[in-house]
Amino acid sequence: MAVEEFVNKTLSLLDKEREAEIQETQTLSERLSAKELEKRGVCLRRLQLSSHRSGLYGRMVALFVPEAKHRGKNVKQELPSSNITPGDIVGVGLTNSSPTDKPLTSGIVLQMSAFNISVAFDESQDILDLDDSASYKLTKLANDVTYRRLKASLNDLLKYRDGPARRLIDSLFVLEEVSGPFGEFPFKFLNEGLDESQREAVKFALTQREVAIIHGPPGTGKTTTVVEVILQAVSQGLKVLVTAPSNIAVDNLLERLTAAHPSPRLVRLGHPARLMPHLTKFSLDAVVSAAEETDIVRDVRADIQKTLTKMKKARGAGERKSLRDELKHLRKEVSQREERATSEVLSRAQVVLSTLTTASLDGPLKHLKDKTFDLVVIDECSQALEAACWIGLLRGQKCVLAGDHLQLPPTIMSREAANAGLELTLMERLLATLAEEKGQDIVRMLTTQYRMNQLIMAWASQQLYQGKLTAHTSVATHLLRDLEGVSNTEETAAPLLLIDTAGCDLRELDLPEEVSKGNEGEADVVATHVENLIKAGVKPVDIAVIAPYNMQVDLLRDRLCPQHPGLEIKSVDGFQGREKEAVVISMVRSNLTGEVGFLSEKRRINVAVTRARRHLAVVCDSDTVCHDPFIASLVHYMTDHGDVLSADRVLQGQQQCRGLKYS
Ligand SMILES: Nc1ncnc2c1ncn2[C@@H]1O[C@H](COP(=O)(O)OP(=O)(O)OP(=O)(O)O)[C@@H](O)[C@H]1O
Repeated sequence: MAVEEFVNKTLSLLDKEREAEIQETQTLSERLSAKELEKRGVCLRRLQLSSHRSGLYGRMVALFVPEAKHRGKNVKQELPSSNITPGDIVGVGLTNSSPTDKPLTSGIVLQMSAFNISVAFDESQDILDLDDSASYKLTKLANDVTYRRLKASLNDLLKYRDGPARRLIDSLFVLEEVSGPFGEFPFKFLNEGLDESQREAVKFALTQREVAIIHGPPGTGKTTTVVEVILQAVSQGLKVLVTAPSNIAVDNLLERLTAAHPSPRLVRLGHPARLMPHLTKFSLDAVVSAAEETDIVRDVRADIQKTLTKMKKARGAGERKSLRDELKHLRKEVSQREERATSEVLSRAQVVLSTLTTASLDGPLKHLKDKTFDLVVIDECSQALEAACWIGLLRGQKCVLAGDHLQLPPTIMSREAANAGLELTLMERLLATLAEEKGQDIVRMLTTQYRMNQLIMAWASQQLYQGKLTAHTSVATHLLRDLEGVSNTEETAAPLLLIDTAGCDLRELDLPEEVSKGNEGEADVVATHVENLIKAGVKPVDIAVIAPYNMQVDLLRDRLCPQHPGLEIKSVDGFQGREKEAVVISMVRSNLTGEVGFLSEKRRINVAVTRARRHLAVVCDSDTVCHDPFIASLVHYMTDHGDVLSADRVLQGQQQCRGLKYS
């Protein structure tokens, strides 16, 4: 596909996606009262400003608590539960203001406890304009920065002429053939424990000239391999940009790179509030404030703090104005010194880590002199929009893309945009065009997995990975009963257990199509099985319960969470990239028409099944779910290779009934 065609199509699909998101969030917040929004978890009302401090590398941080009049004397009042989390952008407004009023200011949530919420503001003035005695609300805002950056990078791609990324662009749009590898390297692996497929992937990635894809099926050590690629590149003197679509994936790589010996000179871009707390010391802000003329800046910051305090007490308008001017001057001085230091830190770094969107040139990379890297790594590439990948790719001459296109794709709200092509990731596109159509050698797959018992692995391997996966000996036969403190029972000795509700009259709730789905009877069966595992000594934190519908998640939480707070019950999207010793999947659907709904998405089932290390239990109505051929293959596989129980038996006190076969 030509660049122009791709850019134009993607720009229009992004508009559709943006519209869908605005429909969902912004119009919601304009139409609903703050009270309604609070109920939906996107607003906190009746807060007061408890304190503010200069922190987080020059920003102002304000602490909000529930209003005094809503607290009893000396009683700490809890905040209502909400979906607001650190890293979210929140608007600050008066509690009584109308939903259509613009917020007074906005900031980024730094921390949340049960009793307070702290918000970081870039402009200290914003906090000074807030009043200690007023009643405030914080409302989660739709974030349009990502869209602006995606569009800007697509336009940059369209305008790109002759620069370091030219060959990369031509190769990835199939305008030029990918060059062959540039010879053998006398590799000495830094991590000597790498297996054969990992070593091959590292060599391949380092010797390709434009693009290498590392295909990492579940548990195959993709991150371990990518870390070796980065460290080897650094030891060859290359400057590397390491990116991923999410902060958590970038932090994961950062953690592993900082544990390496010797660790490269690295810096992490991104707002410190969005980083894992123990990693903020690697953030650009932290490195800059340690690197520059620290003492001078510290003195200027102390002056800023003093001026702020004076401003609080100032009465006359004249005094306030002169203090404001002074503050402006002091902040300018800090920012000029910091800009110089930023440029210095970025040019010295061997590895710069960033989410894809923060690698945009309106972010800190604008301070890097030639704005170019020798190598751009995109981890979890199969979860990123292609447009986002181009933000990183335009900064490099060569790329290594790692991911698994057979796990979940990026979340897209507009079905229309997703179906029209927005869901097609760069990794999938390159595998289809360069690898399959043109037969170019651009991919290496990792084939030894370090997570699943081989019986859990084999179904996914056969169905999706051409039967190429093998289980490492350290995990091939491991079972729950081998864990310390776990006794040997029928459940803990079984790597695969199918609990069938067929014929047990445990039907899904009869609800209109657009409403979420639930199944009370199946929830009871799942709860009984989970209780059995816990009674046998399996720790609740080692168990995941996965259900495809929010309503079922709620039904299961009601039954299990009060007694077992460590237990995680979520939709499959919440478990991507993670693993648990035991996984129990509740398939929910049980109806006479054989409808399976969005269970039929292969990648979703793949992710759910491959989270399990030692035990996989699937609870389903085989009569219904086997209407889908892919799920039928799972049910048949589990019937042939695992234990099968009827749901009635589980509910009655669990007499194992082996050998129940399906036609
Ligand atoms: N060569 C190896 N030898 C022994 N253990 C390994 C090896 N490679 C990876 N592992 C182990 O396998 C586990 C998964 O590794 P890693 O985090 O690199 O995988 P991943 O593929 O990124 O995971 P995910 O499937 O979640 O994307 C880790 O516990 C890691 O220590």
